[in-house]
Amino acid sequence: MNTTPPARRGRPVVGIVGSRGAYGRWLSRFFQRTMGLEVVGRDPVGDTRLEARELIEAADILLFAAPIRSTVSVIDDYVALADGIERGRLWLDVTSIKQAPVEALLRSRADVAGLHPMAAPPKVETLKGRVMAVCPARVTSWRPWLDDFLAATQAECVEVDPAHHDRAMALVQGLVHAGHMAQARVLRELAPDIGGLPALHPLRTVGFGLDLAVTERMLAGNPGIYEDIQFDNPHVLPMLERLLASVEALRDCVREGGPHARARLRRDLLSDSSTFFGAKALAAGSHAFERMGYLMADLEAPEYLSVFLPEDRPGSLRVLLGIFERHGVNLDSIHSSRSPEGELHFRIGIGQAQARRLAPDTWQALCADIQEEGVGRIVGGSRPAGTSG
Ligand SMILES: NC(=O)c1ccc[n+]([C@@H]2O[C@H](COP(=O)([O-])OP(=O)(O)OC[C@H]3O[C@@H](n4cnc5c(N)ncnc54)[C@H](O)[C@@H]3O)[C@@H](O)[C@H]2O)c1
Ligand SMILES: O=C(O)C(=O)C[C@]1(C(=O)O)C=C[C@@H](O)C=C1
Repeated sequence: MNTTPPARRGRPVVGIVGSRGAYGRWLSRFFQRTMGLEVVGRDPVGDTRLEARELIEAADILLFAAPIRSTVSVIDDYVALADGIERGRLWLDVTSIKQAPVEALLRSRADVAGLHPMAAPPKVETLKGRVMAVCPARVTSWRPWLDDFLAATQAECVEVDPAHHDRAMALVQGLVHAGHMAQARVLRELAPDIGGLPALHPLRTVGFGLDLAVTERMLAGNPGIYEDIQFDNPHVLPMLERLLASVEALRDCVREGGPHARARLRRDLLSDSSTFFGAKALAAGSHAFERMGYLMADLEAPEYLSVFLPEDRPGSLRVLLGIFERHGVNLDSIHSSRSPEGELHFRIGIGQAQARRLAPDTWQALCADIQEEGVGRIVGGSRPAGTSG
């Protein structure tokens, strides 16, 4: 055991409570690879080399990444075990709820900041493109380190009061999750009678596609998170009462039928809300919806080639596009996209009409040139019908 007081060591050691969980593993890699720090951890499932007290002693920075439902009691146990030696160190958590965990952290004598990365651990090394709520509840000497760490995550960091965070999350997460859990149940109950989900796909709208993606993302994820956010954020229950009242009001209008009920629906569930959102937001949201529609259509179009460009340098995309030009293949769409494994690539759509017209072997020759000229690695695509390759 290293007996040097951690604060006197040059590079802080990071301790992760819940080191084998989804965020624990992602953060361990992040601290080691991106920040070059030593990481120690503890997790009842698979990381028990250090006892809790030993972890506390070893870590200059202790980060709690335990399940939401047990975080407060885990922090309280660590505060009791630390018994004051945490003074001068930094304790963090990444719980999706902030008030109770931050209050528990503040019962220690450490510097304290609550964090909430507002996305599942990504497949890539940073949180670029994601929001992270930051509650710097008691940060003194660790401020420069915390700022460097937050900058290294590349997240869009937003400082927020823990209580405000939880009220906002009842709407940002609780409402969205509740709506989609309810949608999933209704689909499960009603869709089988008309051929199941596959029968709905050909008849999809943009809105259905977007909602289905959220629903399926949730159902594919860790159910404990969605359960705990509903049960453990105290602002969720009042939100659920409102959600239920709104759906009941809609149902009552439809059940009643007739012009009065229609007027009520239009006023109560549409026009009053339009006024609340405001014309500017509605125009922006409407445009975002249209863009998502085009994007989803492009990303689902079956005639495409996905190419990973290994040379991360200016001009490599131009070289790739030059090969398409040489073979007389016009681009219908081009997107910088990511595979399910997180690999960045360019997805080039060529459109159905052109795919039908393509001379035999053109596709094969184009693919061969991309590989043979070392321009890029083809990571996906579908050969247009009638061509070879
Ligand atoms: N996964 C996400 O989408 C996501 C996003 C943002 C924030 N978070 C937050 O991150 C935290 C962890 O979430 P996760 O997705 O990694 O969950 P997870 O269930 O994958 O991991 C939690 C880990 O904590 C361990 N654990 C339980 N009790 C422990 C204890 N007493 N001591 C040490 N370890 C203990 C578990 O064995 C598990 O490995 C949660 O608070 C969650 O709200 C998760
Ligand atoms: O799956 C994702 O990427 C998520 O965004 C997960 C999600 C969410 O759905 O709200 C779930 C819990 C976390 O607190 C943050 C985000």
